[in-house]
Order: sequence, then C-alpha cells, then structure tokens
Amino acid sequence: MTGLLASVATLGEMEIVRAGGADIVDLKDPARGALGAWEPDGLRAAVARWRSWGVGAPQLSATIGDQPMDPETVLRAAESVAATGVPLVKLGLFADGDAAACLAALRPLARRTRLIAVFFADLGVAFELIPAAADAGFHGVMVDTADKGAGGLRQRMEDDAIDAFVRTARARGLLTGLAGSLSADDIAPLARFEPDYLGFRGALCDGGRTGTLAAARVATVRAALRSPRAAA
Ligand SMILES: O=C[C@H](O)COP(=O)(O)O
Repeated sequence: MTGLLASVATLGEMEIVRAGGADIVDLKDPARGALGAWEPDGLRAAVARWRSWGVGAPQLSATIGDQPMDPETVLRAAESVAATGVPLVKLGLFADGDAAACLAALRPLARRTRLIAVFFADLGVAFELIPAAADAGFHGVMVDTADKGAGGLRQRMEDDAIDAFVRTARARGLLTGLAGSLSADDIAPLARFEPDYLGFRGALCDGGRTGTLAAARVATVRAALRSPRAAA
C-alpha cells in the first residue's frame, strides 16, 4: 500500500497526523516556500517529541529550505538539519545551478543520514539525476511542485512521465514519493504507479497549505490511500 507523507508546521500538527495514521511526519514550514525549513530549535523539539512516541511511531523527515543549487550551501543546510537528529532529510533539486554537483557533494552525508532528493515537476524533471542520486547514496527521490499556485502534479507532469519516474527510481533501489498540491481525487490515479508514498500539505488544511491542518481532512486522505479504487 502507498503510504501517507503529511507535512506539518507545528508540534501540534505532528500529533494530529500521527493520530490520523501518517506513515511519514514531514517537518516543513509551508510559509517559507515549497520546501520551507523549520528553525533548528523547532527541529530539535520535534525530534524529542518523535522519540517520545516510541515503538510503532511514524517515520520523521524534514526539509532543508529552498536553497540555491550551490554544493556548499546545500551541504551546509542538509548537515544542519541532520545534526538535529532528524533521520530523513529532504532537499530540493532546483533549476538555478549545478544539481548534479550538489548530489555529489552530499555523498559523505548520505553515508550517515537518509537523504531524499526532491525533483520539481514544474521546473522540468532531469531523469539523469535519478541514477546520480542513487550513486551518491541517496535513500530516495520524490517529485513535488515548486510553484504551489501553478497547478498540481498531474497538471504539470504527464502520467507516463510520473510512471517512468517511479519505475526508474525503483529500479535503482530508491524509495519513491509523489507530491504537489495533491487532492484526494489524485490518489487513485497516482496509486496505480505504486509509489512508496504520496505527500500532502494543502489537502490536509483548512484554508490552503499555509492554513490550519484539520484531522477530518487527514482522515479523508488516509481512507482514500487505504482503498484508492473506492475513492475513485
Ligand atoms: O511533501 C509534500 C508536500 O508538503 C506537499 O505539499 P502540497 O500538498 O501543499 O503541495
């Protein structure tokens, strides 16, 4: 079954999505961009909260912020998030620099932290960077959207290309995730491609992705992921 990655902006939201059955609790500040980062103090508090959950807890991930594609900058940001104890660190591959050099620069960190490279459907997905991420020791790859006002994943990327992304990544042993202004209606069509996770923020909130996360919305998405055909 495809799992639920739920992006949260506060400790209170962490508890809501944990109670709602999220498989990955993803620490992200949506007001700061597509991959907006929490402050280090907040990350440390979130790690402490996550550890207090004990056995059976969902996984914990965090984003490093929308960083320019400069290897030193990206490495520093990823190391600073990893240093807080977050076990899964997500970083975006933007179109403004040398993403391949950034992936290579992260190789030492990938030996001690599980890294997820996030591609952006609306910036153009460079398929050749999927094996580059695997070669650098990354744990997984996702596709998301960078411009949250410009349509969801399925408006910005053809189904065939989404399918090819998942298959290419899986063939390299990478964990796979799909996100990008997804709604419950996107679950059945995307579940067909059997990604490991679908990621959500906006659909979980009253008032859009910078609004208030609502338990009822989490329940709707969780149920649709359990029975995608019934939800179609
Ligand atoms: O990683 C998943 C994202 O937080 C999805 O955010 P979104 O549903 O608002 O595009």
